[in-house]
Amino acid sequence: MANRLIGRLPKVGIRPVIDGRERGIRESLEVQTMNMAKAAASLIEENLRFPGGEKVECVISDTTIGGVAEAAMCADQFEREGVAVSLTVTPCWCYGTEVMDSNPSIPKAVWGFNGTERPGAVYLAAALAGYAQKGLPAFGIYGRNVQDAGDETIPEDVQEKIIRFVKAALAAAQMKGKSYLSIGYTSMGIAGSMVNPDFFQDYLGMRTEFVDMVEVKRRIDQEIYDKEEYEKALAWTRENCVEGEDHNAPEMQSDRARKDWEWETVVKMTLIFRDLMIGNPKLKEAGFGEEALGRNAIAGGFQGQRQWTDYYPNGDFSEVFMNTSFDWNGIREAFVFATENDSLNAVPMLFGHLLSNTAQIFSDVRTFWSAEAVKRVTGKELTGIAKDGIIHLINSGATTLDATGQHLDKDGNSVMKPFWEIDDEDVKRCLDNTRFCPGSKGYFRGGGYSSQFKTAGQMPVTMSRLNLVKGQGPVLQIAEGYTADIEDAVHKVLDKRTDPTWPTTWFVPRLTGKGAFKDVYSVMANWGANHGAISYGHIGADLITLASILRIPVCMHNVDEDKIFRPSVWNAFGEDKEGADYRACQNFGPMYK
Ligand SMILES: C[C@H](O)[C@@H](O)[C@@H](O)C(=O)CO
Ligand SMILES: [Mn+2]
Repeated sequence: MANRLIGRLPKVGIRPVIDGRERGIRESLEVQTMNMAKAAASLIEENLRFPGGEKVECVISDTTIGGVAEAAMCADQFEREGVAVSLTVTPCWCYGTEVMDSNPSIPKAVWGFNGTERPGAVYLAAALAGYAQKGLPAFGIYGRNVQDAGDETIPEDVQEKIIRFVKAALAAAQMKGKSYLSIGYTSMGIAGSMVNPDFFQDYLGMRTEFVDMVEVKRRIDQEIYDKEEYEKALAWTRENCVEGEDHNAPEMQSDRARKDWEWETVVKMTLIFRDLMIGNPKLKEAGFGEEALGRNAIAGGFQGQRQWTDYYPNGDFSEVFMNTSFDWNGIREAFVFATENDSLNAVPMLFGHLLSNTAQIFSDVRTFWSAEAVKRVTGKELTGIAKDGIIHLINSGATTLDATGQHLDKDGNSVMKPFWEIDDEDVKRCLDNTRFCPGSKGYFRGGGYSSQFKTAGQMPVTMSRLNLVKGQGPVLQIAEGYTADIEDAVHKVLDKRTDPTWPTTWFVPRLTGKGAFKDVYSVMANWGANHGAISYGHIGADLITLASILRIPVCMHNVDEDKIFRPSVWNAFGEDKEGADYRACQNFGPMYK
């Protein structure tokens, strides 16, 4: 089941462009050109899905495009059909700017067939020069190896670039027009929770919606939620979410009656957060038409600390199930929902969700543990991938249960699956390996339940973070690496020093020996904020492509240079890729300004 957002899913438009000279040339190229478009459409449709599970759809221009009139007809057709991403394909020479896609708000790429009977790649170069001159950044794609004219296969290097571009462009298109929902506002002076509407509007094309936390209390008190669902949710929670040890001093512990009330309250809070984000038709039946509509939020966050948590149960349980790919209704798409309303962590979580189709981890980037420090406090050596030190990713009580590492592939390895691949056994293991401990009363006077687990397995993950810098604007940082399964004896000692009721993921970035990736310590030392968004898989290259579409420069990454794919005009800003990225982003400015 996908989350119910308003607006149709974006489509990918394929533009077969052609040499317009009739009486021989054009006719000889019609079939080959159209076939390239069809091959690209099949590649995309067979490989890509939305995070809601729907298949990506392509629209091929009704005719090949030999000149400006046909380019306009195609633009018209694409607008009618909801195209938000444009891929131009051709095997031959065409008239550069005459056949171009001139819509500035649609991300674009051009694939020029690398043959020599007809010069598709030379058209590509001419087209890219035109796009650069007109200030319309476009991605250029052509294969490394020359193909024969009759070869209808798409070489692997071309496939990789088409998929990377389309995936990132669709991510940008899905965000556009949706909302970030801020429930409450700034948490404990965290700058990322001073939600910046200008950033969301200019760079992501998104709205920002603000709802005071008292609205949650109103809905609890006035029972504005689906009461039938609430009963079902509470029963499921009682059966499946095991209450963990109370680590509070005895005099601080809540009594059983209060604890039961806290369970009821956190379940209600979860229904209310979701309804605030995407609405709920059941509320209309109960006479709450306005509340039933929701805020069309593709991402959101809950301030929690401190006003709410000083008085009421914390948001941990609710944040867990918002971000998890299942709940009492079964297996479904995870939401993107930030702890402490840190919207600048919600954004990379949203990027990760849209690029990988999986649930996202929200964490404090808490502690660098060197091998020496671990030896000192535990008497033990770190081994395996952890041998050079580890970063403690731990959130103050909430993290997606998909991060338990309890989804297993067919060989029994820990993975994080898109929801449509998750089975009931995966769900059961996630729940069995989690305890919901009464929240630490020193921090959370109102109680609540924090999720406690240790991420199992060695999973490839990518940590990212967006920061806003006055005068510069947004910058993105990316660290690919692995989760490390630390032996229990060591884990327990380290975990206890923080808060034993919280979820832990041990992270080891992939080192390059240079700059921010010189060693594990440097990665933590270069992190720009207290939080990180962690996504399953190595998606750094996809994040870089997406950031370039949105004109957000990347200030730190450990992605192989060969995988970096940005609009070709970025090359005009210098040979050093990172510096060029800053200059290009600055020159073109945000997508929606
Ligand atoms: C409970 C604490 O206030 C935590 O929430 C705090 O350490 C943070 O998570 C800061 O990001
Ligand atoms: Mn935090």
